[in-house]
Amino acid sequence: MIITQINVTPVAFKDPPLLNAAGVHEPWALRTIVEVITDEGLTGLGETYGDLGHLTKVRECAEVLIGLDVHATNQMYARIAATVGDAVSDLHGLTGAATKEKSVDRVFSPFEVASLDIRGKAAGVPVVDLLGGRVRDAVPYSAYLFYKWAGHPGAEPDRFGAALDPEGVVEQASLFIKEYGFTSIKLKGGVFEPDQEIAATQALHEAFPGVPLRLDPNAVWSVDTSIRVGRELDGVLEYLEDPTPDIAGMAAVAAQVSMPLATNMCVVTPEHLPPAIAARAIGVLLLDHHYWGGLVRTAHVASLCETFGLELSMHSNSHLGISLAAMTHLAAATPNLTSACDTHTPWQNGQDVVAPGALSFVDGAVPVPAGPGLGVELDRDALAVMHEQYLTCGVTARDDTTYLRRFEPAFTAERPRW
Ligand SMILES: O=C([O-])[C@@H](O)[C@@H](O)[C@H](O)[C@@H](O)C(=O)[O-]
Ligand SMILES: [Mg+2]
Repeated sequence: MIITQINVTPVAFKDPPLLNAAGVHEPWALRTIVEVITDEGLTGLGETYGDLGHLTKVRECAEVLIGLDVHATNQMYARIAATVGDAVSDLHGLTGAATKEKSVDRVFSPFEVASLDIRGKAAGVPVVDLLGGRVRDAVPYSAYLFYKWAGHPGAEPDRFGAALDPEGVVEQASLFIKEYGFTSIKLKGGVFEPDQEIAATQALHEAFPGVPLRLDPNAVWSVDTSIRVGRELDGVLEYLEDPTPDIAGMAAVAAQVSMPLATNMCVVTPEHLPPAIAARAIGVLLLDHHYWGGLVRTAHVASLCETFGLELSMHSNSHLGISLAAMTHLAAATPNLTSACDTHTPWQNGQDVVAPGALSFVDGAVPVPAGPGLGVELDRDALAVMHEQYLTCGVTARDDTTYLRRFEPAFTAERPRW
């Protein structure tokens, strides 16, 4: 199964004004869709970030993979490492330190996922079977809540409405739970004074008793503030995600609060694992195959976490259905996944590059797609529309900070802020 062609297509889709510690989401989110085609006529799909620096590397690497067998992922990785060189891409500041190694893993990921898609199709089995087989038939996801404006400035309000206080956040949770059946909730914090976010979290706890809750301020609090918030939310949070920057800061907080700390910021490449484990900085790692180097490498990280007693959940940025399918296959094959995964899917409001039908939410969980490979097919019309949107939207890299400064010129994304 020799790779004869690779298509790399950047796409843009509408995104609501979701607030976070770095700023606010722009009206368009970007992704890159990768199609790997073999001499036997099989096509595999991958999805990754759409920022221009990363897209350029993905394009360069696509050229050096022609002629490789889809089973030869070690060779694929070596060629990509040589091509990516020292480049560091995607610096939006919400997924931790950017390193050379992490850039290689990020670029490798969509090609690896596409290769597994092809191998699954060739063998007539779903990707979950190539990862060791399913330990669950459906993967639970959480209601991923954001503070948000009613709509982008100058545009009509979107269907989700404003969420700028505890009532708005509870209303948003009710909508997501009604529409998707989620049984866990995550609130993206780091936007308002910590006391306001404590109040919103407590309001969620009262409105949805017994539903596991997380709060994620993206490392915008000092160690002292994190300890204070952690103590006030004792018995309320399932875990507190990235309250403060760095492994040392997280370790100082972890020693003083009752709930586990989770991260997708201070442990983001293999080299971060030994110091974080030694310092007891985290209790939960949020996996993300987009930057841990594809599905197989991420599964290896999951095994390591089992060895060292770390619990697992899954991180998400704005994404489309190829990513949701890949995340679902991986999570379905991960025995030690302990919490519902994050997903931005509801915020995409039905926009997708995959044909409808293969992916659905049942009681807050996505059943593993039934077909061979990833089990999703590209909707070529939708791809063409979203590619056209990419060409005309004027966004070439995610920059939540600059976008927020257009409306709040004094905003700074400094850390820690409180
Ligand atoms: O989409 C966002 O605004 C999120 O804040 C995202 O960028 C983060 O990477 C992520 O969801 C997180 O858990 O930190
Ligand atoms: Mg996070």
